[in-house]
Amino acid sequence: MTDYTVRTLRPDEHRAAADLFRSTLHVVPTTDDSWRITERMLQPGRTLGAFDTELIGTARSFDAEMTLPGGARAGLAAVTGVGVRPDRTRRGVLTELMRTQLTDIAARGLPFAALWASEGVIYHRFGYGVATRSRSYEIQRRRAVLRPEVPAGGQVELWSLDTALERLPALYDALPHPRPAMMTRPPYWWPGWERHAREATSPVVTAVHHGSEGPDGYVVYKVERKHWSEPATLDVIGLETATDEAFTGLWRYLLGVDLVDTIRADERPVDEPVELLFTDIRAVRDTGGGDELWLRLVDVPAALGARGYTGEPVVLEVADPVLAANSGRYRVSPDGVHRTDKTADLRLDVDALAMIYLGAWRPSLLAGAGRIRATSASGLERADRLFTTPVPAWCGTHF
Ligand SMILES: CC(=O)SCCNC(=O)CCNC(=O)[C@H](O)C(C)(C)COP(=O)(O)OP(=O)(O)OC[C@H]1O[C@@H](n2cnc3c(N)ncnc32)[C@H](O)[C@@H]1OP(=O)(O)O
Repeated sequence: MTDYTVRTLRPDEHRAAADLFRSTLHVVPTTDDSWRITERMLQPGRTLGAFDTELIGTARSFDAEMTLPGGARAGLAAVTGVGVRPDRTRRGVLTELMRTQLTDIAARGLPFAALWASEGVIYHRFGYGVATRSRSYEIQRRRAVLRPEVPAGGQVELWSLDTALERLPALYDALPHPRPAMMTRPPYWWPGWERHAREATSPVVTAVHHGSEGPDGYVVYKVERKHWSEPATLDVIGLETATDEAFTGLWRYLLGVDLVDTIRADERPVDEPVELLFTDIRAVRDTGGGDELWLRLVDVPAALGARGYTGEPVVLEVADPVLAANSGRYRVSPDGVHRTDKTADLRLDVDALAMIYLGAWRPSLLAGAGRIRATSASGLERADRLFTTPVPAWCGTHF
């Protein structure tokens, strides 16, 4: 028995939900100017509110698509804006919001939900698992001398913020998104980018690389300079490239930006080969990294069947405490995925399945930590091979 209700909010209630969410992150409410941008981020019918005497919690999502191992794309509910008022926490409000939201996402036929988590302890109980990991690094600019054989790259053109807002969505769409977990950026995503760019304390710059066939990559960055006499730090906000030439051309450009001592890049792919460009491999220093995208298999048979595999079959027994229809045994092989009565090779919860699904964690590592129960060593070896991916998964789209 709960003393609150959860329902879909009307558009005239969206601002209150956005401000409630901001308050749970200790951020001031939207101004009228920022609300004019923020309101375009809310897909109609996708913001939930929890009420007792008034609004006490919220969660929302928008639709996108994600690249899967093997190259297919699948529908994804991008979950964000989750918060419960601090005087109403730890009494099940989020649990009810998550249950309602996941049931709704399943009813819409989306095989996946995903989110970026504010804390690592919240979402596993709702079936989300860490499905991609990222790396953060810093480059000492004066130490970062390009090796002579690094390709020269093409022309780099600067776009003003207004030009970027107009043209970047189409450029992003046109670039390939080959890594598992890379996602489309629908119209509900870009206003968040615009708001950050407009509210930034230093200019947000977009530099576009032109290859032989037109624009084939871009970098978005800003330079923080606290005092005129102090060294500045260039923050890479986004970097997407279709070719090696675009990657090296944009790094050549960044290294030439004046007044900068340090270049910082956060939440980058774990295998981004930036140090290979420099005569001194130690010009690049890892500064962090960790979990990036948290994935939820909302429709387990559809999700398992949508990605590609190589290797021999494995039978998984999946337990899903929130969406019970997903629980059961599945035979997973390169020829397809179907439910089976055969004995399971591995038993695991649906959050652990999310952790192996895009290849971020080998099943044998999760088994070592007790997160997967294996009936045979050979089953684990087969699962390791089956779920591996040629390139590490990485999302790169914060929402
Ligand atoms: C995708 C995003 O938007 S990420 C942003 C998430 N929002 C925030 O971090 C804002 C600040 N935090 C909050 O608003 C709230 O604390 C929330 C939303 C994280 C949790 O809301 P609550 O209503 O308190 O969660 P609820 O009561 O349903 O908790 C369910 C379980 O998770 C646990 N839990 C929830 N949040 C936390 C937490 N932050 N730390 C530890 N345990 C937690 C609860 O203890 C409870 O455990 P139990 O089932 O063993 O009793």
